[in-house]
Amino acid sequence: MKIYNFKDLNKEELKELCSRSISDDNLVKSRTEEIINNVKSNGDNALLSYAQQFDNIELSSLFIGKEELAKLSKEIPADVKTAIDTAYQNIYTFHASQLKTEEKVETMPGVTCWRESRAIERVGLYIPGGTAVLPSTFLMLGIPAKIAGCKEIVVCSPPQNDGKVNCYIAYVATLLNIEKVYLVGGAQAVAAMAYGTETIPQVYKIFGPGNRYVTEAKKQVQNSVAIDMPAGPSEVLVLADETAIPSYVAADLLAQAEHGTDSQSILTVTSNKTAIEVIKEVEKQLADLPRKDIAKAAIDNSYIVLVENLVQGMEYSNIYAPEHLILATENYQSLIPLIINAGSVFLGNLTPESAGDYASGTNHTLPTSAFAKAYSGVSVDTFIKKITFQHLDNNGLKNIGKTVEVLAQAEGLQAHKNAVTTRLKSPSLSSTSLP
Ligand SMILES: NC(=O)c1ccc[n+]([C@@H]2O[C@H](COP(=O)([O-])OP(=O)(O)OC[C@H]3O[C@@H](n4cnc5c(N)ncnc54)[C@H](O)[C@@H]3O)[C@@H](O)[C@H]2O)c1
Ligand SMILES: N[C@H](CO)Cc1c[nH]c[nH+]1
Ligand SMILES: [Zn+2]
Repeated sequence: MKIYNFKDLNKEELKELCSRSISDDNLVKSRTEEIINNVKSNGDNALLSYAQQFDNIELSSLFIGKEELAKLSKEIPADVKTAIDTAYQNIYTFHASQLKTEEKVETMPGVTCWRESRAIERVGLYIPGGTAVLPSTFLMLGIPAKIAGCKEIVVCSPPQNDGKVNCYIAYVATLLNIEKVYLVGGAQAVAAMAYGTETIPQVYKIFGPGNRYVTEAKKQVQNSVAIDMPAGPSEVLVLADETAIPSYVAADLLAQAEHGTDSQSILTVTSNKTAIEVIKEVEKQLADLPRKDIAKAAIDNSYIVLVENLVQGMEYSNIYAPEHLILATENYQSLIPLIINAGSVFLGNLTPESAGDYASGTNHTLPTSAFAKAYSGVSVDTFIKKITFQHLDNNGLKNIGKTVEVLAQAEGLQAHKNAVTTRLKSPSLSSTSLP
């Protein structure tokens, strides 16, 4: 891992270090565009041929139905079932606490405003399954969708070697009472949910993380469908001082690195000595990882930034805006108010990022590529629209009338003004009460 010194970096170098661009980005863009157009024109046929091309499988059906999901789910080993059940409970508990009814507000006497939540009726969930199948992502998307009350939940995930989904995905589907899982991955899955095919229903909003093709596709279909956020290749920034434990820091860096060769694992550290210890630990732990080639490639693309103190480290972190921020220090408390841009934060030496990936309760679908500057991670809110309401009673109409008339006049919009004036003049100006 290359080491940079924060104080030596100029503006351009900082920008370059924080950019997540990869040399073949344009190729990914054009390939994705091609895939989307093909799915738009050829629907299911395009999906079937991409399954052959990218997933090496000739599919006889584009989905697995409820009965087969129930059957597959029985193959789940007992320990994994228990772990999924525990994760489910924690994720459910945390997300259920996000549902709140808002107060009605009287902005002036007789004028009452409020917001009510309505679930997005038809949503599409993308569950990654290319290099690793992620049932945890199914929990992270399915649970808030159910809590929000989404009526129709369309689920896409790449087919596995046997043309099915694995027993973990099947088990989560049964827990969530999901009707079908569509066997489609990559940009083609996003296109199918955005535009609909003969088999896959068009949805109003697409959720979920994925590789660069999936993420690029979500960006490209935004004219037709809403998306949760760009949630691409995983990334972590560990901010450490001399109170950090190098073996823990190395494990956390490698955890995100093993997701994909394009993951980023950044160490921002106050001491050169700690940096060297972490590098040694990374090398040591890397050797024992089954996915060592993937993790090594990601680590080779990652780097270390030396800072003078934790406050300067936070400055770098806010510029980088990581998906995950780990404060590997006993002094994390004072840093919390300084955090401006991050997807999810892990406090202290005993809080591994994997806890949030699987089971603490927080959502792991989070903005990458510095989109944490503007987006939040997935929550129940992401599956909800907030509709505003207002009600004017007799008094309210009288109180607000003049203001609206004058503003309408100032904008030259006579009909707007009339809508108030005609009511104010009405002899039957009656008092109506709030529902
Ligand atoms: N940000 C988040 O919240 C978050 C959460 C979980 C996972 N992730 C990320 O999700 C990603 C999962 O990636 P994955 O690849 O394992 O699974 P994936 O399901 O995202 O992608 C697999 C699909 O990509 C398509 N594909 C593969 N190579 C292609 C090519 N050359 N051209 C066109 N399409 C191609 C295929 O259709 C394949 O089925 C990882 O990068 C991981 O870091 C992010
Ligand atoms: N770290 C990923 C989000 O970037 C989520 C995940 C799923 N499984 C393991 N990790
Ligand atoms: Zn992870």
